Amino acid sequence: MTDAPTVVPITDVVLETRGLTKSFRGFTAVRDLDFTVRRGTIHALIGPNGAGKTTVFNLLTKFLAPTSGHILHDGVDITAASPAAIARRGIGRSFQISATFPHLTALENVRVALQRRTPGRFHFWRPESTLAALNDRALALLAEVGLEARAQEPAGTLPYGAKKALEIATTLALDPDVLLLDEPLAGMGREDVARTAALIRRTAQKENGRRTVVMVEHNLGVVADLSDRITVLQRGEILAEGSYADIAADRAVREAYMGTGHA
Ligand SMILES: Nc1ncnc2c1ncn2[C@@H]1O[C@H](COP(=O)(O)OP(=O)(O)OP(=O)(O)O)[C@@H](O)[C@H]1O
Repeated sequence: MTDAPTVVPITDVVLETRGLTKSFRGFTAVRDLDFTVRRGTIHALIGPNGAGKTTVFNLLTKFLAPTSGHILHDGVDITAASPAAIARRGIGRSFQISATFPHLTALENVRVALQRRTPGRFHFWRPESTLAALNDRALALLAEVGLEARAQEPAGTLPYGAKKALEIATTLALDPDVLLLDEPLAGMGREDVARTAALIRRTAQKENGRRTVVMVEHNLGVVADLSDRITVLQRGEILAEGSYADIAADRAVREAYMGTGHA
């Protein structure tokens, strides 16, 4: 084995797919995809309905096995890795459908996520001080997403926007290096959209700006605001890539969106 490089490479690719393809009984949802995400960026994956965005997410987090092609994290081939191994590598995902436990309080939900990250470290027989440290960390995460005052409320009774914020807090509890957000703003009112967008930006800026966010999102206003780079998918292939200005000026992108009534 060679020594780890001491300088950060100029092209610091954190996540990459090579020739990634997924077919469902003859239907190809993702076709020969070469997708590259740079460390420390907010990278949006957009495209009309059925473009293959969620399938790409499921492939990246190993909820689906590719038909062919490769996925690399930090230059390491993770195509054959399990979802648990992916999570341990620091790739965290927040789900479109709530992954919180409705009967547990917001605080308990974050605590469960924290315990999941460090299995064996926090057991019920551990001293009070260990549990107190866990509580403090959970409260700090809740404060980060603006939910401190709702710590003792059951997750199930929280308003929609607060539930989504809690989901992000539970994902952040895993301290991911790469955070995958599947439609984080879906179904939110304007106020919650603004708050969550600000939270996503803050999240990306943590860890000295080296945390990466990859998000699938239909709200193009927020995509324009937050994203360093945007990949537009259509029928499982990359239609265009670049900054929001590049994408907005792209004729093929405009046609793709107008054709489906999005944007
Ligand atoms: N398990 C599956 N079996 C068969 N076809 C599937 C499966 N999952 C996805 N597809 C198909 O693959 C295509 C891409 O779907 P996907 O959900 O990835 O698109 P999307 O871009 O996320 O769409 P949306 O914006 O509507 O969420 C669609 O035509 C879909 O019907």
